[in-house]
Amino acid sequence: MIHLQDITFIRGERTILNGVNFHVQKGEQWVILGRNGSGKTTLLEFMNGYEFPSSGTVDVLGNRYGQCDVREVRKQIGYISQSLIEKLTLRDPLWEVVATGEYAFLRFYQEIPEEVKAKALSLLDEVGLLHMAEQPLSTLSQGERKKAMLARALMQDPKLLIMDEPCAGLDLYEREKLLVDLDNLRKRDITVIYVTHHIEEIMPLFTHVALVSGGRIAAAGPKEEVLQPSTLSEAYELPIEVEWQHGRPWIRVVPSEKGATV
Ligand SMILES: Nc1ncnc2c1ncn2[C@@H]1O[C@H](COP(=O)(O)OP(=O)(O)OP(=O)(O)O)[C@@H](O)[C@H]1O
Repeated sequence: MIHLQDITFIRGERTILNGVNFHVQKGEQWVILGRNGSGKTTLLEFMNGYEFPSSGTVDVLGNRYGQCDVREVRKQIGYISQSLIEKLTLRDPLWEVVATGEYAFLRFYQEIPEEVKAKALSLLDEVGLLHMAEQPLSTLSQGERKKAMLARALMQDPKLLIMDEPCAGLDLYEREKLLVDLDNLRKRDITVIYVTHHIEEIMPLFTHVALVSGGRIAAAGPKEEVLQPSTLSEAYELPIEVEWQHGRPWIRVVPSEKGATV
């Protein structure tokens, strides 16, 4: 589904990524972890064709970027990021914002076909927001906006769903509700790539984890193998414990003898 091969990404004097190989096969659902500035969003931008590596190749859904029409590939990719939410028009009714996802437009300037509206309403129902369909986007809470983005991304029946910290800024309740919706994606034939800072967001849906550190993929593979305390402790430079409960990993930083955590 996705093949990033021998990727380097150099900006100015800085080598941000160096020798990155990342492969996603059909049926795998990936989480990408890594410290601030490690290059996670940059990897997502490569997958969407919004950014290009300094060297190396990017193949997505059988298309090599640089030798295909990226816009055509993007029609098969749902992308949920904060920057997208900021681009949408806050005064538009929710159902219309969701419906625009059908064509990957930010806004409609013509009449929306009835079947497109019906699909938007059905997806809003799926994420529990049907009762808000006529409300302007501006009146929704942050959590509701994230759910709306999920519904919008699903309008195109994407093969790939790429999410950049969708739970950022959500309270515990909103986060858990969104995570349940995400976990329900297993009912669809869709591959998910999910960037987060919070290991407990790794729902049972996810099968694999990649850890970006020092400009490389420090570890990648089945989640139980990568989420080892020793691997995480090295990447985050902290003594870390991991406990699995209810199919999810929970992380704890082990306090040092003096009571400090670092
Ligand atoms: N186009 C660019 N020009 C210059 N520097 C860039 C560019 N794109 C990314 N960077 C730099 O590359 C580094 C990695 O950025 P990226 O946003 O991918 O990190 P991240 O792992 O997603 O970080 P965070 O967890 O803080 O969101 C950052 O230091 C960023 O400033």
